[in-house]
Amino acid sequence: MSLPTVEEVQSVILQTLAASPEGAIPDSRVLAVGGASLSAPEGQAVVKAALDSLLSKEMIAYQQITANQYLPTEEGNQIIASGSAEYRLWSALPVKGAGEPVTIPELQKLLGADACKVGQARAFRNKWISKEGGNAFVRAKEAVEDETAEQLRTVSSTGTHAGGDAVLKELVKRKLVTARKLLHYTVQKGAKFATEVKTLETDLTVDMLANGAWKEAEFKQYNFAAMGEPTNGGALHPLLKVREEFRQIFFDMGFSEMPTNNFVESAFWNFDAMFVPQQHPAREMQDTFYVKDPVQAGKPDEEYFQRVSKTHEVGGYGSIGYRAPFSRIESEKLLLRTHTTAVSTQMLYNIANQPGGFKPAKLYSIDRVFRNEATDATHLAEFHQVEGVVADYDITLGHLIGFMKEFFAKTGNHKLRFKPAFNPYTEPSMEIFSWHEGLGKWIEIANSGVFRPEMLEPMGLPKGVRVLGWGMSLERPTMIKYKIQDIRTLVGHKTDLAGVKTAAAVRLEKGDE
Ligand SMILES: N[C@@H](Cc1ccccc1)C(=O)O
Repeated sequence: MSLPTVEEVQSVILQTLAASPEGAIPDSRVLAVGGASLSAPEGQAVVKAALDSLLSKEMIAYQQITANQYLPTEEGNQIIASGSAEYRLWSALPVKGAGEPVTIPELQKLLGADACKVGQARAFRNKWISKEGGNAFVRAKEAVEDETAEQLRTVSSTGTHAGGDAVLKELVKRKLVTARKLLHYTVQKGAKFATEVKTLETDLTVDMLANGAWKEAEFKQYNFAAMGEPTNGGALHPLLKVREEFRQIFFDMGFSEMPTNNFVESAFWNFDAMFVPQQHPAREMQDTFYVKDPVQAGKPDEEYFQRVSKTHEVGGYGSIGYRAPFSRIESEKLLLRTHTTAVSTQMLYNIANQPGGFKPAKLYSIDRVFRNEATDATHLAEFHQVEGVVADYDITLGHLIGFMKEFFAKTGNHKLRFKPAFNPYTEPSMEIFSWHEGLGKWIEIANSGVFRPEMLEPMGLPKGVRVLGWGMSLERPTMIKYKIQDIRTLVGHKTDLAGVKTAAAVRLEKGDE
């Protein structure tokens, strides 16, 4: 069935109102376009649009009525076509004395087992049939009326039944009809009723003003209830939304943010000051992006540089060092920082050397780092690190575990495991695993440790000061939160911008990291 247009429906409404002595349509279900009733659910939207548009022009007024429309089910339609089970059973029997009574097995063969059972029960109740000689039946009435089939025929053609609720409820209970909600309307003539719909002007134009047409023109009313065009604003990227969540957690725990704006660092701060040996494989070109121009970094404080160099070569502060030559050229190389811990290191040096001397500090950063890696679904050559550092007197591994528990509990991770690990700059070091309910396994969420004296003491931090730290990626919790499978679609030209706009702000919940 092709739907009538809004104009066609409007025309029918207006003609019907014009022809009505009361100037009203008591029930829109009487309306029809080209013989097709407008009460079918498919036409509802068109009818509503037609009414609303006429209403806005004050040509009509209307009220909405909600009613149930009843439809025969498949079984109901079968009954309409070939009669109810009781009727078919009765039809299959001879009048008493006029033929052989029919047995149950024979009836089952004729009607099917189910229809035979239902038919038998209902025909008995109606007193249409009686038992004859044991397990066979004959007609008890010469003529019967198949009431069920009749009721269904009425429902099928009118959508309801004059018998009202009692009949309809029973048919619904027997699964012979179903109900669906249908809107219909009572319509009255409005103040500006006419049989023709005028097209109203929507804009006052320069032409209208110039030629005076505005005097005669009829303008469309403003619709203050309309939703209006959605505005097209900017949106935060999912990474930034999750960053905001972490930032809030750090603030809640009394941390302040480190300045991490420089992506380019010297090898000195990124590696040497952290007691990462100059021969460490992470420092090779395959793993780290070096900067060609300028080739040389600005120099750190010379005395500090000497202390770092000596610690690497021969040790000190209770260490025997790496016992390998330390190269100033290697140290002055410029690179794209491979971890934000390069910034934490400078911050620790600053804290050790600030006017008034060392004061305990809790610092965090969330920013970009770079690694020379082949990209795949879970690796990019750049990503973000979330990092926290705590410096104070007499703090221990126990405090680090406590910090981890509190920090990750705030992100919904309450079940943690700590596994011994190795970093050149921390001892002891721990990997942190969290039980992921959704994946049903332990997943690694962070790396952490207590910074080594070989790193801290050359900076001039007072003895007895310990520094705890942990780091993790921002991408992983973001991908889990937003169900992003491939990191290459998280940033760059493959990002789904529409998705970014609609992505909800998040609260990190259990199992997100
Ligand atoms: N820098 C470490 C994270 C870390 C920070 C601080 C202490 C220990 C570990 C990493 O890249 O994963």
